[in-house]
Amino acid sequence: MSCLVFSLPFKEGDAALGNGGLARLSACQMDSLATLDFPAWGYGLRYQYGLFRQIIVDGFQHEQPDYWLNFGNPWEIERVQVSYAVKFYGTVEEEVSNGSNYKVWIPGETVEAVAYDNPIPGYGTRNAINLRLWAAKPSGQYDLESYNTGDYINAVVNRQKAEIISNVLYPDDRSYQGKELRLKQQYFFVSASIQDIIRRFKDVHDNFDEFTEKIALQINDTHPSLAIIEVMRVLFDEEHLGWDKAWDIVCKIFSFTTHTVQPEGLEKIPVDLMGSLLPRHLQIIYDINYKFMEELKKKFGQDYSRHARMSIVEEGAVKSIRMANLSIVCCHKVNGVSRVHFELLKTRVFKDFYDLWPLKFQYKTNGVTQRRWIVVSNPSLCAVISKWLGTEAWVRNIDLLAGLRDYASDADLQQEWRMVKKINKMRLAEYIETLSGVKVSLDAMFDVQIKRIHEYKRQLLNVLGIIHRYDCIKSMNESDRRKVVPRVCIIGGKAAPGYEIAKKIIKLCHAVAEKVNNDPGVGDLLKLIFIPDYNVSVAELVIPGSDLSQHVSTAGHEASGTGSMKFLMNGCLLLATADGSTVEIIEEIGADNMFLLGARVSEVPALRDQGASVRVPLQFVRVVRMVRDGYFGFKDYFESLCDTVENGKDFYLLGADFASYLEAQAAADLAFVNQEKWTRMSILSTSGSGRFSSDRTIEEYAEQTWGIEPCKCPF
Ligand SMILES: [N-]=[N+]=N[C@]1([C@H](N)O)O[C@H](CO)[C@@H](O)[C@H](O)[C@H]1O
Repeated sequence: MSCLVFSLPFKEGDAALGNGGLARLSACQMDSLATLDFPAWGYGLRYQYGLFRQIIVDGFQHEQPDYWLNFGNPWEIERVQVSYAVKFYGTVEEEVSNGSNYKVWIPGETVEAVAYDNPIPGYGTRNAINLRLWAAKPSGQYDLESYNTGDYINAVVNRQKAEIISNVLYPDDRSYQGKELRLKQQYFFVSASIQDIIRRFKDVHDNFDEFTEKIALQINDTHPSLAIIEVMRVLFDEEHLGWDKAWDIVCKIFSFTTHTVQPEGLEKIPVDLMGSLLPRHLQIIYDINYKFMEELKKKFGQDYSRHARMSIVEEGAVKSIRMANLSIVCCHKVNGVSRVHFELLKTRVFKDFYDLWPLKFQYKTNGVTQRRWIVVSNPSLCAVISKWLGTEAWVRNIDLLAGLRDYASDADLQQEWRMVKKINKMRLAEYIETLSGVKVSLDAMFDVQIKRIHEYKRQLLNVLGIIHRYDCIKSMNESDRRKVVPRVCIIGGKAAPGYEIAKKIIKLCHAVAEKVNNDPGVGDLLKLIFIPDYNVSVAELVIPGSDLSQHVSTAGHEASGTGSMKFLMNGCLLLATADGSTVEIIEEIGADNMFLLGARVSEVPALRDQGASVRVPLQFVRVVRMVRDGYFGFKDYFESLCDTVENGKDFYLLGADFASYLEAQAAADLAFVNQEKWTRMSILSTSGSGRFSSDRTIEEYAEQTWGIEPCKCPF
């Protein structure tokens, strides 16, 4: 029985209020908005429990609550005076005012939303913007009643019932469960945020004439898309602006970013759930959908299948609201997060809508902030870059990094560049030894795959590649072994608690590591390390110390990917499929400065159609057989995992891409032994990473979607 509990060398716990790329992206974008002096606010939920802590026990993932507020949070300011009542359930009544009929929502439950402000200072500017997070508190009326009746317990229960709304982050990175509490969380922060935005606007405006000039609201995936209906409800039911005026404002202020490629990742809210929790919002959604269907009839006539596909309301076993369709119908811009993603939205995911409104659709390729991902996490690299560029201006103007290209083969820069990598590898090796007791060789290639565990991200392909490498080393004679390029394979990532296959992938990593790391015949030639509890702080330690990073999703499945951009900025070479933003990375640094593999987006559907007859190499059959036969133990436990890649069920094409994967890995080995070549590729990676700064992303949103200009703080 081994229980792996460790304390990270970091003093302050992460504010892990997100699952993966989508959330980290917003954090990077907030840093860019502030640094580029844009007038912006961010809104979200102040979860009491962040993303679960991943504890590994005997190689199995266990989840522990992340009570990150245990010692308070020095970076936030509680705004007790900024609070709003948020309503749930209840009924909708008719009311006549000034001779007109209005709907009035009589709630069945009310909770208080209290603001917690998190100032986000920009880099190299006096501007700071605000991230306002909402926490749920019982609304005053509850307690009084219970207290008066002396029913103290009931008062406490009601208090807890209210607070539970902002208690815990749902740990799923992609799929949606249609849970009531999740919908309550979404509406809670949407209602508080919209009330706050309208209150702040009305503090300086007497009417809504300038509302569309002053306000632009970007919804980050469909999770906040109820904001559209909330603005419609407030302007129509409470401000009595009339439907057309309210609708005109809504369509002018909202824009929508989708981060999903798979239709099954699109949120659908059961009508029953929406109707009971938010009865007035459901009515408004029906009204919007009715008008939209009428518009479709005018344009396409009685094309019922198109109507059924495009309707915001999905009929069927569980009548549901399609939140993506709602967002597309109501927003003036819809963007994907990479060019490949945009192509898939146009041709597959939202084809009908693109055919109807092509000008609505755009893409804003993701980016990451170099302030956190170079300056903070890799100070030694930061120093070398500033020295060779002769300025630190690149921290605010990353395109200056291109200036390093001219020195990519300069022996002095190369030497300093390798020294930086060595320093960071030493830090990482120390950390690995602390948590696993495994001593790794700094001369080995540190080959890293860190991201949420998911079948489409193909961590299993990586592990099967490691088993193949191990198997080859085992069958080598002494002289061949001397030619082997030593590898330290590092994998890290959390699996959604209910995602069994992902959890089996984590166990397989540990079972293979147990065998490989303790095999005297292999020694330092190959090590496999699973880094537990992967989060932003771990990424800041691992990325600078990485030589090679893997981004091997089945082409057409990763909307963008942002981890690759952080590795790129830190001179870590990419072994990748041509998926998501990687296609644009190839254009920026050139395919010969990375290791590409696998089927292209356009080839995947045909390969899938081949099913069991798709050609897979013998090496693949062999390594899957080794797992299935219990070579690493847990024979029965891994059976279902092996079933996902055999007998025509290999939906993510691990077998079809295995040969190309091994070729790319062999190419990486070959390049690594040529230090001058490798370092040149590493310098060209960093110097070509400018496009993938979140500064460029935000400048594009500001110009093409929001129409906002920087406004520097005057004092
Ligand atoms: N949800 N979601 N989507 C993702 C990530 N999983 O968080 O958003 C990220 C941010 O846009 C993308 O980089 C990534 O490809 C995509 O899968």
